[in-house]
Amino acid sequence: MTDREPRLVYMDHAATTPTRPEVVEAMLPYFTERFGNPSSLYAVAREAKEAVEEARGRVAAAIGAKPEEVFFTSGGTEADNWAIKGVAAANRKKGDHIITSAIEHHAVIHTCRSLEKQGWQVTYLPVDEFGRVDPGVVEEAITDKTVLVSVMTANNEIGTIQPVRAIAEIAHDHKIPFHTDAVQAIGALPVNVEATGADLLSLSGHKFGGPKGTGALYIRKKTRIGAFMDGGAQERGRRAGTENVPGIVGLGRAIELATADIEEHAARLRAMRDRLIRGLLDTIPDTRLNGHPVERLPNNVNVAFRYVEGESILLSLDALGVAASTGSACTSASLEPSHVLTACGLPPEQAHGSLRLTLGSRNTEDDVDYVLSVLPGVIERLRQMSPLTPKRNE
Ligand SMILES: Cc1ncc(COP(=O)(O)O)c(C=O)c1O
Repeated sequence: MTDREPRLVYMDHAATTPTRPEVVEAMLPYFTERFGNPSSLYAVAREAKEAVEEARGRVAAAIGAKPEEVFFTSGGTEADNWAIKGVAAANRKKGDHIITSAIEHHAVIHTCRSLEKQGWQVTYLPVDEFGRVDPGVVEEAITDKTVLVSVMTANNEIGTIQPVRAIAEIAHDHKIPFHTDAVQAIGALPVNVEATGADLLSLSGHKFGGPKGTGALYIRKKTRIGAFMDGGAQERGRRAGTENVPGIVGLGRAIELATADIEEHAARLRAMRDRLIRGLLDTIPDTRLNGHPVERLPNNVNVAFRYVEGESILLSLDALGVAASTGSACTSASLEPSHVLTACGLPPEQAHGSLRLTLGSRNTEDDVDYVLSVLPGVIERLRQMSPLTPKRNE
């Protein structure tokens, strides 16, 4: 054990991040004195409208887009739903086939499943043992009925980064739009819609120091896509509803801050990530790294410990002041093994024994030391109690 003061070591930044104080400060006036509805025609409303447009410019600048190609949403889930259902609806006459990967977030997978119930055909591309999609497999899956290819930039559970540029090029060779869920990538990697060739890109504020319930969908000009919400003329008639002005302001400020020092920030997290991975693999037997060893988010550690249950690791870590996750936050309440880990070929019992630690700007080397000092003891104790552990001399 350790003599350090008890305090929270938060290592679940893929689930959510604390809102940065500068972001909260930027948002506050838009709840109170600048409370106007951006659609109204007087000064207090104009201030709100200008703030929304300024935030749009900030989001656009962060991803290399034009401001008129950025549409605010209630988060990553809505952006994913809109991209997929919107393109499907606008292209129904052209075809009825969508290509995605087997390891997408449920915001994409469940959207596709819902389209399947309406008669759409969906190909869920397999991945290799590291969670990578082979662009060649995308090419093989394309038919003359394919209207969209959607592959995430980086995975929320295992951190694997996809070859999105190569995938986008293949889609474009066949005149098919390419969507990427970049929810986990923004603030961790440089993301640029021109460099990747994305026609649609989803992002979410709370993953990079912004408020929850905020996000955006980038839509390249001339992409055929239906409106998401019917009603007023907000977001150029494509996403009706009075804008969440404070949230949008916060999103704009957060993306500006998160992308300003991205290389430096990523290098710092990468060093801590690698120390954690090495430390865990070196000190705990029967352990393997999930996800790609190199093509991986700078803040993601995901390790499978044999003979133990992820939930028991989490409870033990919680008692020691460490907040972590077994898989994605959305599935951690479910008893099903992670669809991401099983798609990578992990047997269900090993998928169940996986732990995800995701770092953020407030984590320190001291936090890494602490986790490395407590986790081997936790795993050893759980293995002693586990009926799955092979008995010595057997
Ligand atoms: C890859 C990915 N896509 C989409 C989402 C959903 O984003 P939001 O929480 O903003 O709805 C998440 C959140 O966990 C995610 O990790």
